[in-house]
Amino acid sequence: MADLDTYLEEWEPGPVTDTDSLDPERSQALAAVLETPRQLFGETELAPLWHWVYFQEWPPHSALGSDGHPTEGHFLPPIPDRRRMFAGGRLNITQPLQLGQPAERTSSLAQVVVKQGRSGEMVFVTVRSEFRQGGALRVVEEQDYVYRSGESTTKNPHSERPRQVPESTSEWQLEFTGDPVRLFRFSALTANAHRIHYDEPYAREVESYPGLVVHGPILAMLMTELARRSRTTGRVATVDYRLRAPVFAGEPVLVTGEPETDSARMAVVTAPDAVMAQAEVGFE
Ligand SMILES: C/C(=C\C(=O)SCCNC(=O)CCNC(=O)[C@H](O)C(C)(C)COP(=O)(O)OP(=O)(O)OC[C@H]1O[C@@H](n2cnc3c(N)ncnc32)[C@H](O)[C@@H]1OP(=O)(O)O)C(=O)O
Repeated sequence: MADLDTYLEEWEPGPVTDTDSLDPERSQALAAVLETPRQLFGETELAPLWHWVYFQEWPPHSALGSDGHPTEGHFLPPIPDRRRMFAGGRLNITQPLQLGQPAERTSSLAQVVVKQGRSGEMVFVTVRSEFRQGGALRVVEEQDYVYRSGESTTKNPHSERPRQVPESTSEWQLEFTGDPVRLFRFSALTANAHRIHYDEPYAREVESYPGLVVHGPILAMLMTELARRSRTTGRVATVDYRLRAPVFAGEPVLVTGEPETDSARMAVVTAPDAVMAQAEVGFE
């Protein structure tokens, strides 16, 4: 197979603009899935990262591939037998988006980088989105997706998985275990049809995972939500997160946080030295 660079030489997707009415009911549904305390999701303000349940794409069923992802997509890189994972991102909130008011999102390709990782060659695609209401820029986000090509070469690499919540001395802590019902409801809310999140035989037999994969956005949200509910002053202005290793349904994880002056260092761990995700949350 050719190097991934070869397939990407002429790939230059232009910007796209979408709109959404930011119906508060979708936030209420997300609050139910995350079990967010009532006082922490506003009647009027969209919480940080919660725009992930808005601006959805629903391609026709026939446009989905055997993995459940769309076969074609504006920001999907044209590499053969594409396998995708959410790898990280950054969020900057100047003013929170207002629920129930029309919003506009303009997304553009910010960066495409081919890298050599422990698991082989992969391409990181960064999409930058600007969110406006009434013409005013309120939120800027960058999302990093990692794509690999061809079949997974590592067969079931995760045989020894954690069974109990790790101990931690972190000031903020939250225990979490992904279960199939929560993953299914989150997939539905985010219009994510990828089978690794709800079809266990597919996740095990085709993608060689030891079980259902917990969505990266859930991990990013757990870290941000713990920071938000633990910090008593200031609102979240920035979030910078990286998803380091997959978490699977049934695995107990600990979400941890260490507050600093204007920020907090957050992590999702399965053991004291096993960091699955990390984030820095900045407060205004
Ligand atoms: C939604 C949705 C999908 C999902 O939710 S999928 C589930 C959530 N995502 C994950 O579980 C991903 C977990 N992360 C990984 O599996 C690995 O970290 C990853 C991203 C495959 C990379 O692993 P490697 O071990 O192969 O890579 P290295 O650690 O050796 O690093 C190689 C270079 O890549 C750079 N890099 C690594 N991670 C990131 C990242 N998150 N963002 C940006 N860059 C990254 C790393 O710095 C190295 O670069 P150098 O320049 O130093 O070589 C859905 O599909 O919608």
